[in-house]
Amino acid sequence: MSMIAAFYGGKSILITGATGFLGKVLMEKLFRTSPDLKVIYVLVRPKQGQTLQQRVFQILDSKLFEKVKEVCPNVHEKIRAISADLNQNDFAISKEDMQELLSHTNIVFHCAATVRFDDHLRHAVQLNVTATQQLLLMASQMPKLEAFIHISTAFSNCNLKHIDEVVYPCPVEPKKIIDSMEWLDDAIIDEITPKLIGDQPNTYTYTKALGEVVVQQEGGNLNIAIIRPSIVGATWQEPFPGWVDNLNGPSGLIIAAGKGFLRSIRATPMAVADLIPADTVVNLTLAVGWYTAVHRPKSTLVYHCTSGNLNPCNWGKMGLQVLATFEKIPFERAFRRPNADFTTNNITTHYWNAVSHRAPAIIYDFYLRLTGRKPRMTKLMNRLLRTLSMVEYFINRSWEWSTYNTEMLMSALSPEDQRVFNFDVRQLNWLEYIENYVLGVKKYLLKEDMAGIPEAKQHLKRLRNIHYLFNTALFLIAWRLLIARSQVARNVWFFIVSFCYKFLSYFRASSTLNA
Ligand SMILES: CCCCCCCCCCCCCCCCCCCCCCCC(=O)SCCNC(=O)CCNC(=O)[C@H](O)C(C)(C)COP(=O)(O)OP(=O)(O)OC[C@H]1O[C@@H](n2cnc3c(N)ncnc32)[C@H](O)[C@@H]1OP(=O)(O)O
Ligand SMILES: NC(=O)C1=CN([C@@H]2O[C@H](COP(=O)(O)OP(=O)(O)OC[C@H]3O[C@@H](n4cnc5c(N)ncnc54)[C@H](OP(=O)(O)O)[C@@H]3O)[C@@H](O)[C@H]2O)C=CC1
Repeated sequence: MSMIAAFYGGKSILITGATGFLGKVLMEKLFRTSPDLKVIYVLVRPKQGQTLQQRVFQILDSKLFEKVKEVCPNVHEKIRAISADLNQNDFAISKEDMQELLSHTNIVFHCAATVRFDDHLRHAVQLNVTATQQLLLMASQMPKLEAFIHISTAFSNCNLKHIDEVVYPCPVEPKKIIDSMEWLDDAIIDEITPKLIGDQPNTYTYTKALGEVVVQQEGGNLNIAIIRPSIVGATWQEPFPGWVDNLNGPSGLIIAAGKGFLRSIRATPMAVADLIPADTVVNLTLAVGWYTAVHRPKSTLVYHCTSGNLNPCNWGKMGLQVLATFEKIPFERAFRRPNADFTTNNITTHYWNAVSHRAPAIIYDFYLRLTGRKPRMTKLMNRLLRTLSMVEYFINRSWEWSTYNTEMLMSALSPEDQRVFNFDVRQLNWLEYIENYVLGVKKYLLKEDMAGIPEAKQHLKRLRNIHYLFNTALFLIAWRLLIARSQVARNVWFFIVSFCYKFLSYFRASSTLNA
């Protein structure tokens, strides 16, 4: 019997960010392993013309929850969507809902965040810092609360090379930052943002670091833990391999490479690709929730959920495996044949961006215009180049994250819990994982059918022929122009032609003699 699964039985659990990538996998695992839990409260904002209920039911009716329905047929009754916007005061939660949350909640999992690297500092502070502060205030008024689990990121201190499982102080106190956001206007915030974030790469990592300090400073007597996942990728095993539903992290770039848009990427092949599967993060999170509530550690423990120090994989190996998988499982209607490569310096990056990214986009848009259609490739390419520039920081460096607390927790679990809530990345086979990841991107993100693979392969063959034809034509035109202008080129050309002629004549004569 799993002690962790039993622990969540009968519990009322509050999840923020439940509609996000990690939140969905967390809910799924909770329902599947503890179908006797009392209720999961999810703080949701209405979106895209859907009511809260519609948003939540759409998630429950998705493929991800197929197994849940078998073990927990009344899952729809066990989830309670609470209208909330974390950007608003008191999250704009109604009085009745607030009362219910405060009086019943046993465990809080705080996953909501803005994960955009380029978010305006005001918005990133509001969601990643102020909302965390407000949630802690709410938690302090929950008499039945047993644990508060805060999801941060392993990159919250990525300005350091070696990162321990501790909360690092920020140069400017979070309270001062929160206060200043109230009276500074957007233009001034824009101006001071680079100074404030200092050696952090973006407002995301900066505000996640501030969020951790808030958790530590304002956690009071609560049982709190912080989890720091690295780059969260598709699921490894549960509920099935390769599940992914958004473009963050590597997923969007895998699509861009598979569709042939992404041809070159500035990355250090030997740098550690610290990916961590979403189900591994969720297993650790649930184990931490149990440990924090039952063992009540004296201080706030930080858990690194990373792969680099236990089972490292580098970007070179990952990239090659992604490309190898495209051979077996190509994406449909590719723009060009997948053939991406890494560049390691600015000059080659600029060169390949011009030749392999911008030029084909301009040519294709010209063709679209000629055929009376709306040009769109240049816009798409600009967006891709912007994304590449945002992720470059993370794929050209390696970090060392210590994992003492995570390893301590692993050894504190029973063998059954180690199996059911497995977060031991040493068991992960990267090549298999990456292949499943690419397959998952195709199935769950692109919604492509496996039956279309033969046609996709045919399409790639056609693209290869077009590529050869295009290159030959380009060569002939260039050569023709050269011959017209240079006597040396003309001499070389006549030499080659007469050599070929002589060779053919000799070949024909010798084959006539032999006959
Ligand atoms: C030797 C052989 C080599 C072969 C190479 C083979 C290639 C293999 C590919 C694998 C490469 C792997 C590289 C991985 C890099 C991963 C690094 C990630 C590092 C994370 C560190 C921190 C981890 C975390 O803690 S947080 C989670 C990560 N957060 C994110 O990933 C968010 C990043 N996204 C953003 O910040 C923004 O979306 C931004 C700035 C990238 C783009 O903003 P913009 O305003 O331009 O667009 P959006 O409004 O967001 O979207 C508009 C539009 O674009 C679509 N879109 C969004 N993101 C992506 C994307 N990443 N790729 C493609 N498309 C994307 C989005 O859906 C919208 O589409 P619409 O149709 O317009 O709705
Ligand atoms: N993905 C990754 O690679 C990594 C993620 N993390 C951390 O994990 C956590 C979850 O990330 P992930 O699931 O990937 O992120 P997603 O972007 O997929 O999900 C973010 C969630 O936050 C919710 N949210 C955002 N703004 C608001 C708001 N104003 N009010 C209410 N809810 C809001 C979103 O709701 P809605 O659906 O309405 O937009 C969504 O449910 C974050 O804390 C992130 O920092 C850490 C390391 C890596």
